[in-house]
Amino acid sequence: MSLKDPIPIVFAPFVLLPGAVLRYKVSSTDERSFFMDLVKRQPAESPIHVGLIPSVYGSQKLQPGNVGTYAKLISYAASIEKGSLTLLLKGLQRMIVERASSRKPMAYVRLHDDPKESPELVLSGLKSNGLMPIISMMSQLGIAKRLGDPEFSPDRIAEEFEFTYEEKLEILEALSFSERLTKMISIMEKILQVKDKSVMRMTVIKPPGSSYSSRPIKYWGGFGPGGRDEDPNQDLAKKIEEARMPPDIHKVAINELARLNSMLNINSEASVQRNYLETLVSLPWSISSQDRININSAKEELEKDHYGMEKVKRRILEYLAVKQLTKSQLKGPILCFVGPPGVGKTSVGRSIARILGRKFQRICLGGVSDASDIRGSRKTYVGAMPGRIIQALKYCGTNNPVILLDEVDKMSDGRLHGNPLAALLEVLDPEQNAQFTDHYLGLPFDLSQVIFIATSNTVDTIPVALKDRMEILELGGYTEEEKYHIAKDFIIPKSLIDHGLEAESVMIPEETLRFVVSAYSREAGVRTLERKIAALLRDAALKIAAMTADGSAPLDLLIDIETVKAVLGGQGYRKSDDRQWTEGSVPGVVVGLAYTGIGGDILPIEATKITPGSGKLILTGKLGKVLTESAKIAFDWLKMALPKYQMAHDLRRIDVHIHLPSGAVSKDGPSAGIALATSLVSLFSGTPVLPDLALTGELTLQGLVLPVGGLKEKLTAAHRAGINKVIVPKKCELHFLDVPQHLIDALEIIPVDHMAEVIDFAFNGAINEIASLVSKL
Ligand SMILES: Nc1ncnc2c1ncn2[C@@H]1O[C@H](COP(=O)(O)OP(=O)(O)OP(=O)(O)O)[C@@H](O)[C@H]1O
Repeated sequence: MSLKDPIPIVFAPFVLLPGAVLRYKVSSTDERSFFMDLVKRQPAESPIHVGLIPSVYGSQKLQPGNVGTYAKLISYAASIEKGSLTLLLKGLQRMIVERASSRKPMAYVRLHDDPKESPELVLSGLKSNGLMPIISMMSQLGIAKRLGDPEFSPDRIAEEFEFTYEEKLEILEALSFSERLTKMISIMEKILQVKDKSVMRMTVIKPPGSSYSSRPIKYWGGFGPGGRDEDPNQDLAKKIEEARMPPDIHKVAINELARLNSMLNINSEASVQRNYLETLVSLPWSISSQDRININSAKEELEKDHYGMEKVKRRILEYLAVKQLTKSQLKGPILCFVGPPGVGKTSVGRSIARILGRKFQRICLGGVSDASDIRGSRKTYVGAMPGRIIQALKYCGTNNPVILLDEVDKMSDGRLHGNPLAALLEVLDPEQNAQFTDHYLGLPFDLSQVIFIATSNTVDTIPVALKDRMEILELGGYTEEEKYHIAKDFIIPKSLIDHGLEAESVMIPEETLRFVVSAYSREAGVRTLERKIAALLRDAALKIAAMTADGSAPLDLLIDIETVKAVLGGQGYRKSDDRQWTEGSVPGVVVGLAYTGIGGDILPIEATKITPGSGKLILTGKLGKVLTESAKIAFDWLKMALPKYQMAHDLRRIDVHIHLPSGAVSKDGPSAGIALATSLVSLFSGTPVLPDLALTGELTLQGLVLPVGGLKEKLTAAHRAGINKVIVPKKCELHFLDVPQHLIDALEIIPVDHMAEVIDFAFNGAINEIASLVSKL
């Protein structure tokens, strides 16, 4: 059948037989622009056909009678950066050039239809022609029986046995089936004469100086042992065997590999499938590290890594001891370290892994809002990936690492894309996690040997369902004294090594270090301190390097307070900043104590009266709901208390404004209750509170003082701010166990049960006298 219109002709340095699919990279600029032009001009929905005329050594002139392949462009990939164009072509039919078109390179062609010939007839013809020996050879190779296969064709055999360019050309140019078969058989005969059959020719033609490079891809999906020697999936088959998968998983992997083999290698589905199999084989299905627990050396290691944290260290040792005795049989509780940033939660987790000789992985859950982050997304989705748990296992290469789930409290509830919390609960549930099924894998992976440890900044924000499964261990913020020791014994030695400095070459006197701690580290943890020390040592390294640049012997370098100020600047926090709140000279001003996720801080409160008013309570300073309620409680308590303290005021004619400075910082929580009430008493009595006093405690309407959290952090913050008297709820007694002795020694701590005791102490017993004076006015 002659085609009406001329078709574009490509002189190809290879033979594409009908039925074969071939990818080749066009590297000449002319060819590239020719194809790009073609693609651009063709309407999107209509297929692009080209005529391929094999031409390696010959001229590139079109002659009537040239035999070529009518082919379809299946797809192409252009890389703009690399300037490359890769085409995927499928041979459809033989074609014969009728004449060249005036437009170049185009030609009028005739498509060649094979006359119908029955393979059986051809075979019997071959037999009678005395080709029996070849037929028997072919039958040994399993080819002869395919003669009866309707799919059989010499074109296939040519591809399958990787005929050379010339051999394929012979096959292409043989226009009748029997001619083709005869050619094929004689070529096969030559091939089979090669003694070692495994040295089957693999030559893919690479013509000298050609602008093409080509690589056969896969022919007629699934047919025969085609492309054995270049099988890109062979490595996968090997990896599957080496992956030590459980039998069930192994079976699935083999099936999935068969699916991959049946796909055209270039299509995107195949690459998805390949990635999937790569993930399967890279997982540590049965690779575990050997635990080595020795409680005595574990204790030493814990001491070596961290200062203080006595309770946590003890609990970790107990945990390890149980693990040692039960040989991992016991499904231990999941430990959850709770504390402000930089107090060593992550580094304690790392120590546990090191002590056990296990791998360590950290997964940050902050901001995770999608269940697929935990459990993966189905592999059929675009960009599908396994979840973070499976990725962590893949990364560390063992199935029993210590996995630290960081910031479990910061997972969002993810109503939009499935609840990540539910997925996490499944991961942590010892009843279920031996069969944890990641959606991407679609297969169960045993997580029961993994040690999970969680961290969170505060207890309250951990979802209840999660809290139920974990044992909470609190790591409080550090006092200045503790920070000093951590800096001296842990941070500085580590940082010296990091900066290539000898311990002896840098002198940091105690006075300097204490100054750095008190002036530049206001946080609960030690991360900023670590950074500041690093800055000082960088500066020292520079000075020492300059001193020794001319070969002179290094001198010892002293880092004194002046150096610190010069290097770290005047930005440090100074105690005097807080004096304005703590000196106790203004009625209505008191200091509360706050505890946030990042540690303790003082919470100044100022109250003032506005006249004329209408009995309103005005609150400013970005207060949260609970804190607002506390202020209302304090105000209402005051209304009841006024007569009792003989402070006669007509509240209907004034407004009261309470402000908590640092107005841009959100504040919340019930623990400012007694401080708020005290500021109102101070305001209405006109009496300032004692200097250097701070208060913390929740207030009820009846004036009872209820316990509050974060005592250690609050006392630390108070001490840092130069406060020396702190009123606290008596019911906090248990919390005192966590407060370091040096703080208890340094502060006067006044435990109270009732607001009356607060007033008695805060105003040094003066309130009644003054109040009565006021009332007499
Ligand atoms: N008690 C301690 N003794 C020695 N070093 C400590 C101690 N506490 C913290 N560090 C050091 O402080 C740095 C910060 O600790 P880490 O990263 O473990 O904090 P974190 O509590 O996990 O913080 P985040 O919640 O922000 O992740 C680490 O280098 C750690 O070694």
